[in-house]
Amino acid sequence: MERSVQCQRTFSSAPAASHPHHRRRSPIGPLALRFAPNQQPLDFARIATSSERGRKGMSSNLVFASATELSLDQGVENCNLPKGDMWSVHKFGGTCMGTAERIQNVANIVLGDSSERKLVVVSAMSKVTDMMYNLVQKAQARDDTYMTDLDDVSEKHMLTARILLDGDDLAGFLSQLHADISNLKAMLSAISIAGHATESFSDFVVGHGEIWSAQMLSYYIKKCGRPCSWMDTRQVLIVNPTSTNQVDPDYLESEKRLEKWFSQQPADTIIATGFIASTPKNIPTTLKRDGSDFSAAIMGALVKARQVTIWTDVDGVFSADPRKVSEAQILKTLSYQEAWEMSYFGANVLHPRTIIPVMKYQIPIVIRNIFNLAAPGTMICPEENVDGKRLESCVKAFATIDNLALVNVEGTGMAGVPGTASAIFASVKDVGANVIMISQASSEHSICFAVPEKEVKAVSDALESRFRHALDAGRLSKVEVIHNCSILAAVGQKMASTPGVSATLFDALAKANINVRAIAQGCSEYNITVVLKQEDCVRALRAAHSRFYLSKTTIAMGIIGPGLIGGTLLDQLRDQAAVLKEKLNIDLRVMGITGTRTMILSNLGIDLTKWKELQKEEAQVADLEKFAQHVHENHFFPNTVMVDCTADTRVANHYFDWLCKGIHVITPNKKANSGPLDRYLKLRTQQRKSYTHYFYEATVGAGLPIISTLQGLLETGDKILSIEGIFSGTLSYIFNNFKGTRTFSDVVAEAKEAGFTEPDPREDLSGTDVARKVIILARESGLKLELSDIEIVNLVPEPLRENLSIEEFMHQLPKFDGDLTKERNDAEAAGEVLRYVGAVDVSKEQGSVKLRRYSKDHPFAQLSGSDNIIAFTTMRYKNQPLIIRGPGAGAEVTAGGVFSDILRLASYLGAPS
Ligand SMILES: NC(=O)C1=CN([C@@H]2O[C@H](COP(=O)(O)OP(=O)(O)OC[C@H]3O[C@@H](n4cnc5c(N)ncnc54)[C@H](O)[C@@H]3O)[C@@H](O)[C@H]2O)C=CC1
Ligand SMILES: N[C@@H](CC=O)C(=O)O
Ligand code: NA
Repeated sequence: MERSVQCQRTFSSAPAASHPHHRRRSPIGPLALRFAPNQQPLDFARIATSSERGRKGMSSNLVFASATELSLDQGVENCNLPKGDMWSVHKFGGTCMGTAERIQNVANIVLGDSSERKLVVVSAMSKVTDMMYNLVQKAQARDDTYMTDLDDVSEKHMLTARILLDGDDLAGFLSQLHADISNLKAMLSAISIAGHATESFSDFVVGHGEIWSAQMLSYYIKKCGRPCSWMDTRQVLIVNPTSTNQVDPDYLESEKRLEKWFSQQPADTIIATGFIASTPKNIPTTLKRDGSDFSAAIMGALVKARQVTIWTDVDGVFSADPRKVSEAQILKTLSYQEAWEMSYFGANVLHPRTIIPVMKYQIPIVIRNIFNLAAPGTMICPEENVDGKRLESCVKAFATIDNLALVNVEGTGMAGVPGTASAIFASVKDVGANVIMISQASSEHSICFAVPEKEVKAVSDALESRFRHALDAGRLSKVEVIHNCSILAAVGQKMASTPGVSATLFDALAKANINVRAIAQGCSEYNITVVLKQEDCVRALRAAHSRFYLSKTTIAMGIIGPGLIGGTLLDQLRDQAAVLKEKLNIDLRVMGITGTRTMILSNLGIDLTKWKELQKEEAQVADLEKFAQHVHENHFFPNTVMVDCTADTRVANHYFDWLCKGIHVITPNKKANSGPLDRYLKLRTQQRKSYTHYFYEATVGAGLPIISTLQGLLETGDKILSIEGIFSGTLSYIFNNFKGTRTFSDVVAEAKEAGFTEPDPREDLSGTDVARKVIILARESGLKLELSDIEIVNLVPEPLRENLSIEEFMHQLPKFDGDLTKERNDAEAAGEVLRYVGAVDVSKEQGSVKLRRYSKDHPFAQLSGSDNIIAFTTMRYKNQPLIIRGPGAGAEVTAGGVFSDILRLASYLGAPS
């Protein structure tokens, strides 16, 4: 009597009975102990070793438990949960029970559990439940083949039992199976005659799968030398059906029946049927979807287990759907509430109702992979035992729901009018739609909510009709539907109350160029939910996940033009990638390399130690559209950058599109910034508007920090007066070396050979390359100039300007050596040198490119090699200009400049600096 009073208190009081003493006083524990007085503690040496298994014919290619490898109390140590409670509950699903061999594996795990007492809940062998449902359907449809199907079911169990069992147990099982099958035949035949099966008829038939699998496992464990009983949970587990096709356990009645069961069948290893139960009137029923997990949780609560282990075929709960996020990680712990939120948002976690029974007693649930015993699994446990206190651990996981629509009801007449929300949601309820998320700004002018896409038409029709008057009168301005939406939910303990978490989430989304349509944050503080366009959802998931979870900036890159600069960049990336990953957590993946004719693509990142070989072996026909699509969409990384290492205007013409798509662009190619002004301005506007980055440091002075210095001066409020200098590595080299008896054409050939020239050296000699740099700097300084506005001195001999290939040009150039030799000699005679200079005069809004003479002591005359020298005269650097000097062309320095733009991007995207 006293027991039942206590029992009632336990189950009817909502708050968790968390105190350990509470558990010890629970009725089942002491009772159960009383009925199993002879039990020896399990010793690991008794678990079948591999040689024993061999003897018993238990060969397996599954991962078997062994004394050393099997730790069944995974995570408990970390969790500080009170230990020593004697019951442990396991649940093995259909896959775990799929074959005789797998049932043996399950037995090994049960035998390996050192808990004093074990209650093992099993599902039917895989596919059997479906087969049983089919039988009922066929009988109802009067399709006689149910008879042969039932024979198949019987055969499957007979074959399995013959492998597992022998002697009396085998005979007993087979005779019971035979009797059950005869009963089922009679029942199915009755169903067939009636053409209808009641729910309890159907539940009775279907539940046999669990009965047979529980019997087989129990007899097998007994055969292994352990006393073991099987439990038909229909005798014990009492549930009441609810209106929503679910059931509510009657804990009080179940507990009474459990005590009775124990009094009749003392055993400390019990194999119980999952899924099935009875109503208070002893009518067979089932626990519906995920029923066996629920059975395990209820049984865990009834016996006050110290742990419930759900065995399945995955390593645990992932931080995001691993099919969408390749870097998703298994979570070590999750609080009950977090698990709840995750399963609500569609993650493959336990059904929320499975968590409720164990939550009351703070019993941890561990999800483990039966095929990978080395994986510790995920422990779902009370909040205070959850792992980690770091900021990142505030966000545990991300989940998404697709195929939603947003409904937005807007109007000034809503503010301060009680009952508007109620009227809106009453209409939604009337059409039976399920509201997934609600958001209302406190201005009360609009309320928006998400419903499944398939329900939105009915919802919007209902709202239009319900609010017809308000809409006509203008009190409501619209009922708007936004189709093709998805929800991304970030789930985590207290994340919403930790400063900086939502900022980080939204920053990650913004940087991936993802627009957020609606936001909701429950005051439960366990999730922040955002609504986005469905097409952005996977990218959003990856961006958010990589920001919080990997704390690593992963960038997918497409390299266009693996020529001198592109090729050198690829080699530099190859040599530096590991260091970047280890030291700065920057993970750079080259997803594709394309030239003019061929391209290579990879899903995870090209092995840069052999990109040249791959170009020969695995190349496909180049297609820039396909290339961009592959790099941007066909992988798991949130950030994409196109690195254009060509000198091609056609490639530059794609930047705008790429920026619109959220693809960052980095380039040493001058064509976009020195092309038509309107295109350039459009590009810059788009780039500023989106959260994409466009970096082009190497377009002027190669790796020298020219662009970044100029931007720094402007951004900090300095005013540029003029920029003047030698901007061409090629022409610098030529005039630095065009001395004594050397000919002009010889030095040009040398500059080309050294990799200083443009792909076509006439770009350099004509002054166009310098003019492009002048334009780039002028536009950066705010001038609106076209290339044609720049005066240029062209050094290409007139007859060689048109209709000649690069080779022919180089071949014919020596014929014209005389012209420049004369100029150089004249300058030398006057104690001067020739220098090819570019200038931007900001106040006059002009740019120029000239061949000028400088005295030998002028700084411009002091240069060597391919040196550039650039002087900024500004309001702050007025008397003494700010001067940058150094090699301004060449493969290594230019590729290095492009590379440092890539790292700048990584740092903008969140990598540590
Ligand atoms: N060489 C240098 O010192 C510097 C070069 N740059 C710039 O770097 C860029 C590359 O120069 P280099 O590597 O010297 O030239 P390069 O001629 O060696 O390489 C260009 C590569 O791009 C490929 N290409 C051309 N059009 C293409 C297209 N539509 N699609 C795919 N691939 C295409 C070519 O086949 C070639 O492999 C140029 O824009 C140049 O102005 C900038 C600063 C310094
Ligand atoms: N051809 C260019 C390369 C850099 O832009 C030069 O010579 O400076
Ligand atoms: Na530069």
